[in-house]
Amino acid sequence: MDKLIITGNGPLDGEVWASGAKNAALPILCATLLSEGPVTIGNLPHLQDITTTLELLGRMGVEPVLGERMTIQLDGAQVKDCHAPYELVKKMRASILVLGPLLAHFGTADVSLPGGCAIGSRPVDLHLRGLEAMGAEISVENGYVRARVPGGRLKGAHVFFDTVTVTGTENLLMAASLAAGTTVLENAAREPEIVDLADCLIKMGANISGHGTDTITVVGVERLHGCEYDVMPDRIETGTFLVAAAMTGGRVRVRKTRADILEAVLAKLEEAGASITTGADWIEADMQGKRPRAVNIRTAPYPAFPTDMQAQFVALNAVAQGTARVVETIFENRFMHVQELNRMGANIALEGNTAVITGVEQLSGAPVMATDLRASASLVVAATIAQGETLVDRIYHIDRGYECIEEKLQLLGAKIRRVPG
Ligand SMILES: CC(=O)N[C@H]1[C@@H](OP(=O)(O)OP(=O)(O)OC[C@H]2O[C@@H](n3ccc(=O)[nH]c3=O)[C@H](O)[C@@H]2O)O[C@H](CO)[C@@H](O)[C@@H]1O
Ligand SMILES: C=C(OP(=O)(O)O)C(=O)O
Repeated sequence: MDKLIITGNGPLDGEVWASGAKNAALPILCATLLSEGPVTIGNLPHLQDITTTLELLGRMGVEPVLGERMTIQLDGAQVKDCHAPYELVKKMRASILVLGPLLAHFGTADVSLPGGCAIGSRPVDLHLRGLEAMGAEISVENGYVRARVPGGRLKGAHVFFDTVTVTGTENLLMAASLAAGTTVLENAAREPEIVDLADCLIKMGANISGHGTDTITVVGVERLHGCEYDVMPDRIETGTFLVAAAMTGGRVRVRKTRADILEAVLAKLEEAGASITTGADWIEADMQGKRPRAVNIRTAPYPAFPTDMQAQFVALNAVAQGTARVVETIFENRFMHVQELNRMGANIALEGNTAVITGVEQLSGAPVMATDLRASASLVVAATIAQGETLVDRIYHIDRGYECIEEKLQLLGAKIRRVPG
């Protein structure tokens, strides 16, 4: 297993670019299962999750073709096998996103249940309930979701989500695009990645309105065609580099990104003392050598503060002036970075779903374990300012979501190297 070795060396300074968003690229890749004709996708990030998805689509018969400008072409008409096996689904929960498209296009799907993961139990009951409302017959047998559509075509339905779910909204949005009649999704997620998926589906010929609000209306069409689509920039990767600037007293400009999708995060960075400037496709955080101030955080669905940035702000608070309370409301077990940060000298106490963080002046390097994607990011960023050497083990988690993490941090002046294991 690869490891990262980081020697803390003070403020990060410089420019990096944001890659395409993992959480938009994954549903968009799955949406190609709906098409009859090639969909050409650009700005795909080079990530383990993308490779896993391409392997999953390949198992179904959809062979990726490399196009110009590093694009990838996929054609849903090639599907031969509507089966998503456990050995691939277990690597990546987002594999459940093939369920809606397979059912809508082919009327059948056998998809392994993703199961729980480190950050929480993460059930998919709302995905299944929504598809049942659209006429699917679903059973769960031997760890697989076995779903069939009597008559072959899903029907439009009124779906109310009890809880705001991002991939649940995406699965239903894709399914509804090919259903007979109109579907209304209420209490839908409003994340920018949903808007990106909807925009791609619209380019494929879908009739969708209201995406980006909590009520999405989809008038089903008979078929979807190929198109060309570029994935949006990754707001979580962007936010992570900006936190790295703020934590280390440095200055980082992230290019090829968007400020409008990071409002809650930028507001918290300003509260921490960073000066934020933005342009059409860049954001800069400048801390001017100062130590950050503690900032309270409460995670919630978009447009509120994202749970995927919680761990990075716990790390920032670990070296901030003052005491902060960080409340995690989305996932029941998303504080595994706390124990590891404490091993690096942080002073963090857990009270149920709240981390109480009293900032210390200096963290110290230590061997630490990455437990999930954003926890790993928080440890890596903390290590860039810690005194001495930090060895981060199990970094396959970080490779799921951060393209070229060590190269990008090196561009900002960090002393970081990968040790193959
Ligand atoms: C690939 C992807 O886009 N992943 C993101 C997506 O995950 P994901 O879509 O899995 O997260 P959800 O939005 O579905 O989860 C929100 C909450 O709803 C619960 N729930 C969800 C579905 C369901 O059927 N039943 C149920 O109870 C979950 O356990 C969780 O407590 O949104 C999360 C919340 O912003 C992010 O952290 C993940 O990075
Ligand atoms: C939790 C995340 O991803 P996933 O839903 O793919 O596990 C994440 O991106 O932080």
